[in-house]
Amino acid sequence: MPNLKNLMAPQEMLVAGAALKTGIFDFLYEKPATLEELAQALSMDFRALWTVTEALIALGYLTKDQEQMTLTSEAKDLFYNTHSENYIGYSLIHTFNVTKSWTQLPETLKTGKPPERLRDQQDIKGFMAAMGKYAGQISHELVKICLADLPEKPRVLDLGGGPLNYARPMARAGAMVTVQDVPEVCAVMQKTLLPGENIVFVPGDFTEGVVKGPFDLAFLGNICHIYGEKENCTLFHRVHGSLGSGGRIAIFDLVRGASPRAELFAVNMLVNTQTGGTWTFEQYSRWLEQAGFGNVTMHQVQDRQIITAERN
Ligand SMILES: C[S@@+](CC[C@H](N)C(=O)[O-])C[C@H]1O[C@@H](n2cnc3c(N)ncnc32)[C@H](O)[C@@H]1O
Repeated sequence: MPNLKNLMAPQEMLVAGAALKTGIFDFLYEKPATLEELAQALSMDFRALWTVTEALIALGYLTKDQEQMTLTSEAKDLFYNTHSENYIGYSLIHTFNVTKSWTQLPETLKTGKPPERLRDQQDIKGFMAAMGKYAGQISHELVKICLADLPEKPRVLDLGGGPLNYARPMARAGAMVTVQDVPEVCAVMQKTLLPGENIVFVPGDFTEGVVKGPFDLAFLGNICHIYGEKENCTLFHRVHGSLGSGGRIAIFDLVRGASPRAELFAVNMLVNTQTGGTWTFEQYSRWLEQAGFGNVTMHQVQDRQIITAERN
């Protein structure tokens, strides 16, 4: 059903997203400040900062008493109170970043290419937060499906598992988890490992090579949508080579034709990746069978799917 009634919603997201990304909210979370103090601390243009903070006051993110600006309790709940039901944390930075690419959709329609994007540390934090937001609600069910009937203390390879959303629950369930992710994500997330957590990071690009096994399970959580047919087929072949006999691959993603969100999410991948998109169960089945997998099965987990297959 078409729905374009709230045309101001993107503007609110962008002004709050910019305040989070540039550290305005972080600064005011530490202590109230005047416009002068904020402009000086964050090296910002006075007129621009005044205009943005006045809008944030009007929207209910900030209050001003005399000249001191403070975060409202609603804003604290949204960005800093992890126990609040309204908590979204730094994930808004990720929404802000991908939206920048969405605004280039007219150009992408002509070129077929996404706009250039650079990621800084704040962006990586936002990305990790966005990935974690959803995981908590489904990790129990996901772990049950992925680890079912595997040997005790299964050896798990979590490809693109840097945010640790599923590595952690799998390790808690007794698995020995190897996470392969890009070096910059491994560097950030390595520091968050807890003492005794059965997780090892191996930095490396999985389009160039996959950690040698043998593993009992290779988990591919939300990575197949970043790549197209060619890269996914190569990846499935490599994963096949890293699994022990009887090993399992588990792909967790939005499957086109099975998830109501898959078509719109593919546009997100169109504007944010080179070859990404969402793929049908038939496509996954064909790619998996070509790579030497059998018994391809699809499981429903909320609005996403897990496709499992066994190494022949
Ligand atoms: C969309 S996130 C998914 C994170 C996690 N698996 C989940 O489901 O919540 C994709 C992850 O894959 C990693 N990634 C993407 N391409 C990669 C590549 N070529 N090699 C290694 N890691 C990659 C990203 O750094 C990121 O951590």
